Amino acid sequence: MIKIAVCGAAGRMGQRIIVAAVEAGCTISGALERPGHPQVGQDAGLIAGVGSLGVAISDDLNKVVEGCDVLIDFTTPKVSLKNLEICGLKKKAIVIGSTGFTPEERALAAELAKDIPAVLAPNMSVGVNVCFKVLKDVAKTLGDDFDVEIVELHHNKKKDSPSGTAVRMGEVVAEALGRDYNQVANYHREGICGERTKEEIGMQTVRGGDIIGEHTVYFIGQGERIEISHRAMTRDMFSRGSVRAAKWIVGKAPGLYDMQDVLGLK
Ligand SMILES: NC(=O)C1=CN([C@@H]2O[C@H](COP(=O)(O)OP(=O)(O)OC[C@H]3O[C@@H](n4cnc5c(N)ncnc54)[C@H](OP(=O)(O)O)[C@@H]3O)[C@@H](O)[C@H]2O)C=CC1
Ligand SMILES: O=C(O)C1=N[C@H](C(=O)O)C[C@H](O)C1
Repeated sequence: MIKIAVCGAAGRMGQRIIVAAVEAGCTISGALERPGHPQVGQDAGLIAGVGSLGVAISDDLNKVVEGCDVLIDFTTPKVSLKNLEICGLKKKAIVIGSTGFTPEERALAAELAKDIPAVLAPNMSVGVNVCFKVLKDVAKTLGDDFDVEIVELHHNKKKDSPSGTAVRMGEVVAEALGRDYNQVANYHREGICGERTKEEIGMQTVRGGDIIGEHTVYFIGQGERIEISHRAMTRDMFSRGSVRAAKWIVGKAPGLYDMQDVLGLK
């Protein structure tokens, strides 16, 4: 069985990833938090609610990476890029679920993954990845006659906006329509901002309470509208997806993969 280390082990996702890995029969070889985190030194299994695993949460990145086959990392882009660098030096696989990467940071991630197998995906659920596939077909079929707007809702602790999933949805639709997402994404409408352009893709964000994650892509035409929605009811399909990706990526050729590769949806 593969040895998994979890970075961000005391976080919302980190705890659920430990549960999913244990349920999948994997060994938790290490758990990481930043130096000074109040839960460093505590048992990762007790924090996650699966009973003692005999694995203390550590702040020693090098040591934890050395002891694992694959690192699963749900933290922030800056932390994930550092983890990619260390996994590269130690020739270990990595699965990254962090979101909020700038285009430059994504390019750097691809560069750092040249020598090791890595999965980087903004959403590890099967449902969302099937939506990505469906969205491509719908956008291509409808063409330019329908206005595209994307709305996402998340909990009030989320740090990045729009969500990585909403951005990927925008990219998929833009590419299918022959547009450049970074040119056509419209994140802000206020005051007398003028009529909507045909090309733009509106990106709207709602934050509140404990919403786990909801995404809707609207294709709005004359007298009709298509809505493609995904609603997450728990975090467990993200964590199960990350463990599935971890099992899949160990032993693969170096390079940057996404969840579409893991799920065979390409
Ligand atoms: N791809 C997917 O399927 C999904 C992706 N996500 C993404 O995952 C990320 C994490 O989300 P979530 O779990 O809710 O966030 P949390 O803030 O609950 O968890 C992140 C954890 O990482 C810790 N951390 C920060 N810096 C370091 C460091 N240098 N080394 C080790 N650990 C560190 C944080 O500690 P501290 O609190 O001290 O900062 C925290 O415990 C986000 O980017 C989110 O968007 C979320 C769900 C699904
Ligand atoms: O921060 C979250 O919680 C989530 N983030 C991911 C994103 O930004 O797309 C995925 C999921 O919606 C939950």
